Amino acid sequence: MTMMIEIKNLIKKYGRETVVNIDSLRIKEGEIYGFLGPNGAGKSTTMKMILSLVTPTDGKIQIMGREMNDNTRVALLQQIGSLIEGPSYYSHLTGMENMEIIQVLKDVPKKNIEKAIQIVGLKNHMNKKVKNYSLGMKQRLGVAMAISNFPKLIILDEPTNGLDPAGMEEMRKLIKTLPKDYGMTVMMSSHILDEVEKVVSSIGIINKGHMIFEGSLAELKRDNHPSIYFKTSNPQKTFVLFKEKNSELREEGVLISDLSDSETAYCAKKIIDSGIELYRMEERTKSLEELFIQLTGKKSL
Ligand SMILES: Nc1ncnc2c1ncn2[C@@H]1O[C@H](COP(=O)(O)OP(=O)(O)OP(=O)(O)O)[C@@H](O)[C@H]1O
Repeated sequence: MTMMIEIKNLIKKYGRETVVNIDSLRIKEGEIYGFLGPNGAGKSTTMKMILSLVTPTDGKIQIMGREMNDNTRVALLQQIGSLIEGPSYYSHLTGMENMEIIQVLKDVPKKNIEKAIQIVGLKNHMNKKVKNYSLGMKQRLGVAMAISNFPKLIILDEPTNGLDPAGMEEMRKLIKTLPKDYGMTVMMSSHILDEVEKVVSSIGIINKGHMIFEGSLAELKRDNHPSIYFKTSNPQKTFVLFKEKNSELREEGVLISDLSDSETAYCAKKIIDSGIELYRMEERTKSLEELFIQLTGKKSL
């Protein structure tokens, strides 16, 4: 299968500091790829390198199977839409006037502009000045600008940043329609993991410039053992048995994180052998947020 984006050994250094050092990043056609990482991890810099807004120090970027270089750059960039570090618009102009400027700049037919406005749900707000738009409307206008040439690939840097829950939900719905209805591949960055979990098909997690996980959400959860809750007749005594492990005392039992099947069996046997009654064992799957903290050692916000 042709990769929409394929990155190999991409490095960006600022002075002596290496801010991006990605061995491999692969985004398949039709995916919504969540590019996750804490603040300062290197997400924006990577996206800017894909868009040729920042020059890589070293490495290869292929878009749709073609290497990005001086000969291919213009043709490839014409197939990519983007929203990086917030939308750029003229706030004293109306939404429609802004879209008309984009129509000229991108040299697209009027019907594209009308369709893009309809997709982002701003049809009834086009005669309003953008300075009077809500943040969510401004973001949606940014997406309309980015998709106005109906690119094959769209790159969105933190598209839900700063939006209220209703605005986030609208943005999520909008992003989901792009591959489904318009065949676009979406790469979106975020540090709000719960948001991403509801939208993406694959994720890449970057920390301190390095890719520390890439795959599907199911793979991420499978590779990380769940926590097991042991409900027992004597939680305090159970807790003492496992205090070396990553365990937490709960009201009626003990929660032990990161247990494989054989470790779970060992813990159950140890409880029973200690004369404690084991009432119940429950698997507690980690949320993406918990997995993220485990992998990066940081909270997402
Ligand atoms: N022009 C620059 N000169 C020097 N350092 C830079 C420059 N741009 C980015 N950096 C540094 O590179 C690192 C990665 O920044 P980047 O903006 O890519 O991270 P990010 O993951 O997008 O984080 P955020 O969500 O905070 O934007 C940071 O330490 C940042 O300070």
